[in-house]
Amino acid sequence: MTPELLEAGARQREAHSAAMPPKATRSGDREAAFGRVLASGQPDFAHGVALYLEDITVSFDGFKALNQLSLTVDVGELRCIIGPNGAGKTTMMDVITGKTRPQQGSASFGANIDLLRLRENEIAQIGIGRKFQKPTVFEPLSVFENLELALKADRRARASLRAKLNSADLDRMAEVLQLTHLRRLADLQAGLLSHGQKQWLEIGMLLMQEPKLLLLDEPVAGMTDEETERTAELFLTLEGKHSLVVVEHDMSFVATLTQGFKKVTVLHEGSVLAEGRLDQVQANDKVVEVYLGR
Ligand SMILES: Nc1ncnc2c1ncn2[C@@H]1O[C@H](COP(=O)(O)OP(=O)(O)OP(=O)(O)O)[C@@H](O)[C@H]1O
Repeated sequence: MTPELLEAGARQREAHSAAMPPKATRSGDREAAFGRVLASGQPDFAHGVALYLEDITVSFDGFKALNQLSLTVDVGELRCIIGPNGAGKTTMMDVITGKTRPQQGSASFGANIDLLRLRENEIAQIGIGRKFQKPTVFEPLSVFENLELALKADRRARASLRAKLNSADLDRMAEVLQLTHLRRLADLQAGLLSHGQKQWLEIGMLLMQEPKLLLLDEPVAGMTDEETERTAELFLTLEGKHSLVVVEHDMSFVATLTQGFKKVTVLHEGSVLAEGRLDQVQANDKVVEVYLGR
């Protein structure tokens, strides 16, 4: 993607938001939902749930990649999703982000936003960020410029990439650089970063857009042990401020992320096979069979 495309995308998002049909009850640019007043187009998290998937089925030529999948993720929760190859983890993320449409089921962001009625770019705009396995940073640009682009691509009326950064923007960038361990490398060309640093930069670019829900697909694949540890630290810092869904095969990374009583979801053949603490699901006979049977 080029800076021009990013800017065009931001303009398109702006135009679409303006054209969105009004919701049930409106007051100025705010709408009533379950008795609370929300800014227009904002997810309603009052029930504490960020993501609801219910009964989702996706078939490819009759093969069910997702088979009546139901899952909820709480606001601020860090949820790890594990499962053998082909379990449907990527397809699930594709449904949440609008890349794949299910034949059956419902998916909502907060209590009020029907994800199945939105396009991919609209879903990104309402606060769902996705990190693919392979980093896709702009290699000729510096770390700072990559963050700047991500920030400006998210702007609405002031969407122009030519707009000057204000002090709040600079503060935000400094915070993200700090979080992602890239502060000292801000002026370095992104192409010169290590694989792990590129992954952090891409996560930083998502953070510039202040997502409410972050989907992270095998974020530590190809990272060194030290980079993996730092990534775990980063995610644990983000937990609570954002909801995170982490798909990962690296069990020691999952163990670090889920210390305490955090829930892990095991997918198999497109459905939830087990859910619970990591030690509980690892001791579950059905889970053992699925993994050993690979
Ligand atoms: N576009 C497609 N056309 C046909 N089959 C597909 C398509 N996308 C996915 N599948 C199949 O659906 C199943 C689920 O795939 P998916 O990529 O979601 O699994 P996964 O859990 O992410 O696997 P991995 O851990 O290997 O990434 C697999 O059997 C896959 O071959």
